[in-house]
Amino acid sequence: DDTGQESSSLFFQLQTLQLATNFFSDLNQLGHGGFGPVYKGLMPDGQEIAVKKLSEHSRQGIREFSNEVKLLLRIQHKNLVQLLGCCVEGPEKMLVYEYLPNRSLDYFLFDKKKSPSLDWATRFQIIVGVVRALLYLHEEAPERIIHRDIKASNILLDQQLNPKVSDFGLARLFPGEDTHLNTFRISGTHGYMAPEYAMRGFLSVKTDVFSFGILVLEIVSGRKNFEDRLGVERADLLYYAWTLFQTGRSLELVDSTLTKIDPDEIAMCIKIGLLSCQAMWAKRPDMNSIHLMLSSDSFTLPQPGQPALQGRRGMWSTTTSAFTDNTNGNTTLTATSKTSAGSSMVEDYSRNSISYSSMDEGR
Ligand SMILES: Nc1ncnc2c1ncn2[C@@H]1O[C@H](COP(=O)(O)OP(=O)(O)OP(=O)(O)O)[C@@H](O)[C@H]1O
Repeated sequence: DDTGQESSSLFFQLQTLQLATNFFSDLNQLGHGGFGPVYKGLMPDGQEIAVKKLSEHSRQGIREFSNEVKLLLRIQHKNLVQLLGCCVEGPEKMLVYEYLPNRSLDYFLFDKKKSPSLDWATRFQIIVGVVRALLYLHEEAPERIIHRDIKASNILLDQQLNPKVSDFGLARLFPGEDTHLNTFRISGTHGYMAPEYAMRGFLSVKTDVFSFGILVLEIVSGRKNFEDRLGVERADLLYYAWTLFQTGRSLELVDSTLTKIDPDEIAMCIKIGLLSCQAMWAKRPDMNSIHLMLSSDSFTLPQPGQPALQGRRGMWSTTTSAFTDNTNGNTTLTATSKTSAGSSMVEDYSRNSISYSSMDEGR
């Protein structure tokens, strides 16, 4: 094995995890996500862990599963939740992660009572941290990884409110199933999803860029990407942000619970959000450019055009102009199963590989 991982540090014994989590007691359960329940655990040496039980949806063999886990153990960055190992004894497979005490970003962001504890400086640091994590996954990690599920609930926060992206690489553990497009996980209403991915299963790093763009707008506005109760004009965050931007009123998007803001920084973030959500994936900046935009004062941002206002959720239609540019003649992915309105299933021919295929420009 060339990973340098001792198998003893890769595998946790079932008994160890049972003792750490009070035999997976309800009191220890942190929540239940698309992959299964997550439990808090305490190791004999005092280390806190989070144990994710993978539901029966993972039909992968133990050997293959261990190989993927070995690979994921090498994906390490200060803005990623660190995987510690796995457990393959007993009926369920489990993943063991470092424990983060501060819950996820959505818990703070979308609650008017809690969102003031995230001041603008903190929010900006969270955006920068997520950019660093994605830049690492896309460009620097031992294996290129497209996250596929960037959203506020997958951004965990540490004690100092530094962001740590979770759930990266999990698609690798479910070969033959698209964990994001099946009804079990998202039921076809995923406001973070790039239109070409939602409609045609066309996956690239720009899929993550799109979701990141929506996340940035959520962080600036302190609201979810879709809120019906806000009425037609404002319900869709991306549409609303675009309307405001066009009329020079971008700053009206800003979360009203924020007291001290930096208007230039916020205007830049809104622009980056809109650029990241361009309908044509080729027009979205990559994470490297976004990182430059955020870290350099002299960088002049391009003017965003109209973002993808359709095709991200249930109202999918193939007639909108948002999708006419995506084939570009150079893709190897030919998944074109047309989605009828309301359908939540799309073929994703790239699902067995989260590393890049030829669809990225010039890479
Ligand atoms: N490493 C961790 N430390 C602390 N809490 C965690 C950790 N990982 C997950 N959690 C918590 O466990 C719960 C379930 O997490 P999980 O990531 O499985 O689902 P989710 O993000 O709610 O949904 P989805 O599976 O669709 O991403 C969440 O409330 C999350 O905050």
